[in-house]
Amino acid sequence: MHELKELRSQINNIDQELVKLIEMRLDIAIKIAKYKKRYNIKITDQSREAKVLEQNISYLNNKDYASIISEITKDIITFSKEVQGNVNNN
Ligand SMILES: O=C(O)C(=O)C[C@]1(C(=O)O)C=C[C@@H](O)C=C1
Repeated sequence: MHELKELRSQINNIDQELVKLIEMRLDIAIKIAKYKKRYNIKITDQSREAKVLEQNISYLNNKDYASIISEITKDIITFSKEVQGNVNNN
């Protein structure tokens, strides 16, 4: 029981970091959307998305998680584009 509590505490700390980082990533995605709006550039950039996917998989120590990281990255990009779609240029 003590061990479970300790492990859950580790998960809580990791989740806190993840949320902080996801929030930072979304804030940057909004900045990119504003830049793209200003210069009339399309939000979706397939080659950049492929690069992000490839990079994120390369960061893994355990390649058994490759398909999980691939799915999570695709979801992150989807939500990134969702917030980017709500951006006004101000
Ligand atoms: O890098 C960009 O150009 C972005 O707009 C960010 C981002 C991403 O979330 O990584 C989102 C949409 C694009 O299709 C590519 C990448």
